Amino acid sequence: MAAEVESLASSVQELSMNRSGPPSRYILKDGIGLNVASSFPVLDIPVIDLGLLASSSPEGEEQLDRLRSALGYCGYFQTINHGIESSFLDQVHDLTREFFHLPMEEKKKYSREANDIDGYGNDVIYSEKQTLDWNDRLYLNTLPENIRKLKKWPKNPEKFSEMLCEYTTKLQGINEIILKAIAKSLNLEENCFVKQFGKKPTALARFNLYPPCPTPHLVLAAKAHGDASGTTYLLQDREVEGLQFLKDDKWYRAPIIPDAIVFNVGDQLEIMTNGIYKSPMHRVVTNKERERITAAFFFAPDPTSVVEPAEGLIDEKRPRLYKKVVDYTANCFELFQKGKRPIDALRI
Ligand SMILES: O=C(O)CCC(=O)C(=O)O
Ligand SMILES: [Fe+2]
Repeated sequence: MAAEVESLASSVQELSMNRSGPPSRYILKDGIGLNVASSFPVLDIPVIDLGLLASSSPEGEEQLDRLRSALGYCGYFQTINHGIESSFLDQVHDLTREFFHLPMEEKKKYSREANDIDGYGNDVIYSEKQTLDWNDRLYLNTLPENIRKLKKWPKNPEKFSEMLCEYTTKLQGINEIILKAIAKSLNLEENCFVKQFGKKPTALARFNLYPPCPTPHLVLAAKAHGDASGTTYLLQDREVEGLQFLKDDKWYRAPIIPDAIVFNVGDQLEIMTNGIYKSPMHRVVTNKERERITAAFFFAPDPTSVVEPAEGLIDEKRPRLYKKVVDYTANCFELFQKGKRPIDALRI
């Protein structure tokens, strides 16, 4: 009977309504380490004021120092005063929720097949080939060409594609400020990383729905991974925690700060900074009662650009740690499926 229900369900959202619990393919062999997700300690993620960071003032210098120590310490920080209105972020949350609560037939209209949109299109439908995380997602490429196509997207929820275009543009601006600040924090010319991102950097948006899971101690909402991006911006759920970061071999919860956007270093920025700033391992745990909704944006260098450690970060004391790479993202998936950290394959 369970097998029958399993084969009929096409999304985790549907599986979560299945009273017999998650299908065995989602169950972790060793559990998540502790019985209750909330018993992991909270890690106080450094908070950076982006308005101040972008200003040329003593306060800006202070924020740059914070950024340097945050990235050296853990590879992530929360950005506040980033210039995106709270009401706009409410719209992102609300439209994402509305999308995931559409009937499956409506959601299917967002698929790559239905829209000729690059990237992974609609992954709300699970198949055996996927990573078996307890989430449904809408995952797509928001390059300018795609944004034009998105304007023709299904109109339900009505403002979804408009929001996506606007949010991408806002985050691109933030990404430029942060890439410049990161270069400055390493005493490099401020455009050094912006240049490595090339003429046509990629932007991937991933909207996540993590439905409630009856056995949170046995199922992960997203398995441990480092992001293949250059930089990642995550809008967390307003109320439900779930994100955890690995630091010194221990898992910590990422706290929710309303309207803050969590920034983390991706593998490609780790390469560019010659391993000075590391791409943190993170995962998402499931929640027994409540669903969780998040929106992650990944920026990465133009797939034709050569990504390599910045010259200014290589010397006798710190030799080059990584080989050159082109289109890192495309090469990652296979390694990840084999359970390897893709970035390790590039170590010299
Ligand atoms: O939803 C989250 O909290 C994190 C998502 C994430 O790590 C990812 O999409 O790569
Ligand atoms: Fe991630």
